[in-house]
This record gives sequence, C-alpha cells and structure tokens, in this order.
Amino acid sequence: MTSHLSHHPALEAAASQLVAVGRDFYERGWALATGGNFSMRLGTNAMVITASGREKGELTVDDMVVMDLDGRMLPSNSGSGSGSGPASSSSSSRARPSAETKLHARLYTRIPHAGAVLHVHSPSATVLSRLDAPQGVLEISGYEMLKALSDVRTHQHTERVPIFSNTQNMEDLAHEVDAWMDAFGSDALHGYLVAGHGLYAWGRTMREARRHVEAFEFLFDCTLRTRNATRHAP
Ligand SMILES: CSCCC(=O)C(=O)COP(=O)(O)O
Ligand SMILES: [Zn+2]
Repeated sequence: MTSHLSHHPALEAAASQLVAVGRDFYERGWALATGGNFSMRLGTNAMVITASGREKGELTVDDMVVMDLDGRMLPSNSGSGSGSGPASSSSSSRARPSAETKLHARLYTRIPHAGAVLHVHSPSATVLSRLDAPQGVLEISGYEMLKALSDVRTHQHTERVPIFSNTQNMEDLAHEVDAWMDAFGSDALHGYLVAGHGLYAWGRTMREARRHVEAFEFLFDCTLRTRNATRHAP
C-alpha cells in the first residue's frame, strides 16, 4: 500500500521511525491508549510530529504532520522544511498535529542539536512527577545508568529533572520551560517532567532520544523502588 509520504524518502524514513517508537513504547506500557507524542526534526525550522488522538501503538506513516517551528502546518512534500505557508497536501486534511506540538517546537528552537523529541505517559514518570511536584525538581544520583545520558561520565553525577505543573494551556507550559532554561540553561538537561502527566526527553538522533527515555525509565523505577524499600525497612 502506498502512503502519502512515499514520494518523500527522508520524510518517510522519519515517519517510519516514529511508527516504530510508538509500537515499542506502547508495548513497554509507556504510551498506552492515546498517551504520548513523538517528533523528529526536519532541517532548521521544521519537524514531523504524530497526529493528535491516535493510539500510539497503532500508528502508521500516514499519522504524521509536518510543521514549522512557528506552528504552521507544512505540506508533507516539503521534506527539509523548505516550503512554507498553509498546507496544501494530504497531511493537513488527514490529521491535526499533536495537542502538545508547541512543546516539541520550543525544544527544537531552544536546543539546536535536538533531532528527536519523545513524550511518554509511563507510570513511573507519572507517579514520581506527582510525588516530587512540590519541590519542582527530581534529583537522581548514584546510579551507573546515569551514564546512558549524553555527556554524563560518572555515577556521582546529579541529574536534575525539572517538574512543571500540568496545564491544558501549552503556551503557558512552553513559557514555563523557557523560563527554566533561561534561569538554569539547557546544556545539562536531558528531559523534564510534567506533574501527573509524563516525561519529555530528547536527543541528537532518534536513537539517542530513545536511549534517554529508557535510561530515565530505569532511573525512575529504581527511585520508586528505593523509596518503597526505605519506607518498609524495619
Ligand atoms: C490520554 S492522552 C491526553 C493528551 C496527551 O497528554 C498526550 O500525550 C497525547 O496527545 P496527542 O494530541 O499528541 O495525541
Ligand atoms: Zn501527554
């Protein structure tokens, strides 16, 4: 079966990676039902992102929307983002972009090396984000797995994962993320949590972004298990 992307190999390749990550994260329980969204950068000022409201374990390459980083839908034949203006091809009529598109776009704007952004609704991220919401940050140190995060060289590293309040207003949430990066920088940042909602993580490539999500999931799980064990210790 041909898809509406089949004449655009680079875009189709990115869409295939988004389909694959959706299936994998669904199977791991990190993107159940319609929870989560995934994107990849296309050139300097564009990205391809999953359509809103789709079951993330059942995505197809047609469930993708091409957007510029200012929030305009692009024709899906624009590929590298060279096109601009309102969409004229099938991508606009087939699908609306993720409700969280602004958060992805802001990350690509703020972090020029980011090539993929992954958002998951995993149980451990969701629970920890609620538990530590009052502090506004989750601090993790002492685990060898920290070294799976890019540029981390030692288990003694302290990873500070900011936690933002959840809201349905994505402009407000994007503003909170911006303000945090203005205050603390983004160089040491690999991801952030939204309270009661989930995790955002990114990487230079899809492979690195997936590794970061996996590492965070492991670290969140260990953190929860450790807290549980400590609570039940005699
Ligand atoms: C039960 S999913 C609620 C919306 C959400 O948080 C999410 O990650 C998926 O939204 P999208 O518009 O990208 O499908
Ligand atoms: Zn979400």
